[in-house]
Amino acid sequence: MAHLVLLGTGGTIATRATGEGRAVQVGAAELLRAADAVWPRPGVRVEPHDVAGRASFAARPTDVLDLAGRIASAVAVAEGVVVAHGTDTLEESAFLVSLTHSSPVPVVFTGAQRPFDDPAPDGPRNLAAALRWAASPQSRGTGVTLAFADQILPVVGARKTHTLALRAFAAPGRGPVGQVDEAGVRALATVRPAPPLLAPGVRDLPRVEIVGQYLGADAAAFTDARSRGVRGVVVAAFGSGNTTPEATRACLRLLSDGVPVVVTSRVGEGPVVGLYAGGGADLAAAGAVFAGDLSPWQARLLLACVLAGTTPGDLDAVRDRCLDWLRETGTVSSPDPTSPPRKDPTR
Ligand SMILES: NC(=O)C[C@H](N)C(=O)O
Repeated sequence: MAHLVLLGTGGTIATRATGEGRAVQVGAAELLRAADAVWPRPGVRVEPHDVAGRASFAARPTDVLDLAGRIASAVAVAEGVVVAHGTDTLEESAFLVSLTHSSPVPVVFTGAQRPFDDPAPDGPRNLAAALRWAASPQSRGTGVTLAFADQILPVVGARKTHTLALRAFAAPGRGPVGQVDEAGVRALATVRPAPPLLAPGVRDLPRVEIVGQYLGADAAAFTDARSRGVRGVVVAAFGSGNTTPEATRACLRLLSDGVPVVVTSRVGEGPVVGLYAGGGADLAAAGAVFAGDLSPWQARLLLACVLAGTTPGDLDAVRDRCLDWLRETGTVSSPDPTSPPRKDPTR
C-alpha cells in the first residue's frame, strides 16, 4: 500500500471565520477527512502531521527551512509528501524547499483560496488532487510541484496570479505540467526538477533585498539596502530588465563593491535580457545576473541560497553558481553560438 505523509502548516485551507477575521483552526487530520470526501484513495495510506498553524504571510525563512527538514525526514519513509500551505507565500516556500530537495520522492504543495468553513470550499478538492498526484507513479522524479485548481504546476516559475479566484496560480510559459480531475491523473509535460543548492542544516538565509522600479525611481532604496548590510540585491526591473538612470548607476556601484545584483522583471511573464543602453545592457555588461523569467521573490531565494554557500565578496563565484542553476533548470539559455551579438564592439 502506498504511503504518503501530509504536513499541515496553516493557511486559508485550514481557516474558519472568526470575529477577528479568518484564523487557522483546522488540523491536518481534519483536512484529510474533507479531502477523502471528494475523492476516496483506495490503496493509499496517508499519515497527517501538523507542522505549523499560521497564515503564510507570517512565515519566515527559518520556518520554511524547518519545514524542509520535516519534509526530508518524511521523504525517507514515504512514497510522496503533500504540504498544505497558505497561498500568500506558497510559491516562495515551495521554491525554497525545492532548493533543499534531492530525492525522487515527490513533494506537492497545495492550499486554498476559500476557508475550510466556506459553503463551497476549494481546499478539500485541491488537497485530494495533491494526494492523487503524489500517489501516482507519474509524479516520481518531479521534485517539488504545486497542485491547485486541478492543475499541476512546476515550482520554478510558479506565481500567484489572482488574489481571489480559485485558479490562483500559474507558471507562465512553463505549465501546467499535469492535470488531476474526474478523468484521472495525467502528466502533460516532463518536469525538470530544480537542482538542490542549499546544504542540509542551514538554519537561516543571508539578507537579500528586492528593490522595485517605478517611474522616476532614484537610488535611495539601494543606498538604504546597503546601510542594512545586504549581501545581495534583486531588482524588480521595468519590462525586459531596465532600470532608471539613477538605479542603473546604483547597481553598477554595488557590483563594483562586490555586492551581487540579480535582475528580474516587474512584468508577470517573460524573460529579462540586457537590451537597452543606459538600462539592461549596462547592467549586463557590468556583471548583473539576468534571472530569466524567475519572479523577483524566487530570484531572491535563489541568490540567498547561493550566498549561503559562497565566501562573502566572491562575486564571480556567486554569478557562476546562479547561472549554472538557471541554465540547469532551463530558466536561461546556455551560451548559444548562433545568437546575434547584443553590442557592436566597434562602436
Ligand atoms: N489563500 C491563502 O492561503 C491566503 C492566506 N493569507 C495565507 O497565505 O495564509
